[in-house]
Amino acid sequence: MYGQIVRDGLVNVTGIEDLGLTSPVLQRTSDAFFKEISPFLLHFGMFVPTIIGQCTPEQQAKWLPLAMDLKIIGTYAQTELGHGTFIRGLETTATYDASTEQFILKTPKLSSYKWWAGGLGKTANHCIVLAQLYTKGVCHGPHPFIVQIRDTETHMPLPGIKVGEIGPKLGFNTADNGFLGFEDFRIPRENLMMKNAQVTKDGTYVKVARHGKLTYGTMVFVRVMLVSDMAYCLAKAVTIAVRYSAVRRQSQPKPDQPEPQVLDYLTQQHKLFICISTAHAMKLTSTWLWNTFTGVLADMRDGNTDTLPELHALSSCLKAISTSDTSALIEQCRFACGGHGYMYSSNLPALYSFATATRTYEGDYTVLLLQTARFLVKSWEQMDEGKPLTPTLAYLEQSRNGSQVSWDDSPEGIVRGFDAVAAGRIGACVKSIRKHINNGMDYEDAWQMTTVQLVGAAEAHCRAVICRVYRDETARLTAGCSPGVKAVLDQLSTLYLLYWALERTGDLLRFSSLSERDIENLQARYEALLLKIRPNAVGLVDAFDFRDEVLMSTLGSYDGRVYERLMEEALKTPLNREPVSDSFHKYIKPMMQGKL
Ligand SMILES: CCCCCCC/C=C/C(=O)SCCNC(=O)CCNC(=O)[C@H](O)C(C)(C)COP(=O)(O)OP(=O)(O)OC[C@H]1O[C@@H](n2cnc3c(N)ncnc32)[C@H](O)[C@@H]1OP(=O)(O)O
Ligand SMILES: Cc1cc2nc3c(=O)[nH]c(=O)nc-3n(C[C@H](O)[C@H](O)[C@H](O)COP(=O)(O)OP(=O)(O)OC[C@H]3O[C@@H](n4cnc5c(N)ncnc54)[C@H](O)[C@@H]3O)c2cc1C
Repeated sequence: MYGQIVRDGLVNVTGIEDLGLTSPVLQRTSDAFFKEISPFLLHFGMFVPTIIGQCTPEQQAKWLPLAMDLKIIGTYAQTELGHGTFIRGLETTATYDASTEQFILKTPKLSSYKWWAGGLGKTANHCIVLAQLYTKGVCHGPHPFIVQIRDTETHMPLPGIKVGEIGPKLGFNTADNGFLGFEDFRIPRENLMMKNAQVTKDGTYVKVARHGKLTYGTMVFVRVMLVSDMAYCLAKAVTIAVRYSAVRRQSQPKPDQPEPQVLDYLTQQHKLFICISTAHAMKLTSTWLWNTFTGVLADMRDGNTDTLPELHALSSCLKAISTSDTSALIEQCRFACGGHGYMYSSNLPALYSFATATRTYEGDYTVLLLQTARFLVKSWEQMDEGKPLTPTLAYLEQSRNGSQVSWDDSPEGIVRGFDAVAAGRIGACVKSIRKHINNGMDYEDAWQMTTVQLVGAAEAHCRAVICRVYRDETARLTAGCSPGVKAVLDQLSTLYLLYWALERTGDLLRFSSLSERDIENLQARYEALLLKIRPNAVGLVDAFDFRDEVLMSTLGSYDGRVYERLMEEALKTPLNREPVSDSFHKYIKPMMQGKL
């Protein structure tokens, strides 16, 4: 039963549905079961996918059944105390000893200790370790190895293994993130995950993969999955905040009239309706990204890795923007719930601490946007050389002549406006890099001096992609819907465009013919749209269809018994078990009597 819930709850996150282990009905039941982050998150989220992505069929046949049946519990230990972002800088070594056909794992310094892996502290008995592979005296860079770290009977760390928990964090406190060190710890040669690179018995290194970065495949997979995870988290947060805002009444804008629901305030609608539409935008974009991802996997199975760079660029920026937008918007949902939003029992603090971690893990926000920017600048240069553009950069072609794009305030026109902003910002980066080089800088320094603009350009590209996908997919998916449903979903996608157009007026003034008058029109349309969405707001969040057990919120339950639930939870707190706590007699009373 327990294993079944773990699997059903997490299989959806791992995207390994094709193993036939889940049904949509069971999506994320683990949230109701575990309440907090599961120590098994990394097992199904990264350990199993890495076995699938990095092992040969023979290795999969050995490890996958053990992992799927929870006969072994694994995690993914890549990050070290000294390095997380710069994977090539990892210090843990795996040196091949041909005489015993074993790798010897070593963490030579304190900074080489593995740090952060979820479930590593107390739960896992196996883990995937990224280590610099040495054979015949040559370093071949970071490679993944499967390593048993604890005895499966006693759970004691094996000799040569130093493992423990890293301590309290802002969130993720039930994930037992751990540290791990190796003292000349030996593993069989076959524990190198050999799909992309192999070491033969005599120690010869054989590169199998056609692309140098396929070892990073699990990270690409998880970045793709995180986009839909963010849609899910934001949908939860906004369900809580909208339902609460329909219950909460405050202030008296008009004399002699009852206090309105706070949801009737335009500023509240401004805070919340963008969260509803962003959840939809991210869900649709994540499905589109997943289809792109599986398309690239199919290309690679046919030996073609040409589409991988675009996928890496897309998954990097969408991971960065979806996690960043989600954490900011969940915080906005908390603000929208006033003081009660700060209560742990609202579940908004836990949702926030989860989302804000995702902005850092699996590739830091800035670092990933700079990866996308690398691809954008390269594409611009290829366009200058007359080479074809990849599908998501087709918009560059239209704006290459440098003439200003004329502003068109239809939804499709606004999408083109975002394309123009992205193209303009990428072009400005290329110009800046070239200017620095012409002034005598080398390429790396010229790049470094442009990185603030490059991050902005990657964000603009990502926003343009989201706007286009959201608009196109809404039109496609609602084609057969009733006029009512179609109209409401169209309102939500239009809201997203208007909101971001108003957020980016500076860029639109710079890269299109947008005028002051156009901005006034956008603002008026945006405000009118908030009022149109208001009557459907509660219905829209109910349509996300979260069970109370999954939402786990005193403020967001379906029945709206907010104050009753807050009091019920308050009465459960251990401090309310006795009318007078021991500390009164021990410390407060003596202090009042001047005895302390
Ligand atoms: C849903 C399940 C939830 C599970 C919970 C997860 C909990 C958390 C787990 C973790 O955090 S695990 C650790 C994750 N760590 C990271 O994400 C580290 C981030 N760093 C990197 O990804 C890379 O090191 C880097 C920043 C991309 C840089 O790598 P490197 O220095 O080796 O490359 P560059 O010299 O910058 O680029 C060279 C070349 O390679 C291309 N490239 C880089 N990465 C990839 C990739 N993944 N796939 C394809 N291509 C890649 C890059 O674009 C460059 O291309 P060119 O420009 O030279 O063509
Ligand atoms: C909750 C949580 C769970 C995690 N779980 C795991 C796990 O299970 N397994 C695992 O292996 N790891 C895990 N990690 C580690 C995580 O992947 C790394 O923390 C993350 O990749 C960021 O790397 P870093 O900590 O080295 O940050 P750093 O790279 O040191 O970042 C510090 C600052 O430097 C900036 N910076 C770094 N490089 C550049 C650059 N080239 N250009 C510009 N700015 C730069 C960053 O933007 C950031 O502002 C987890 C982390 C967290 C918070």
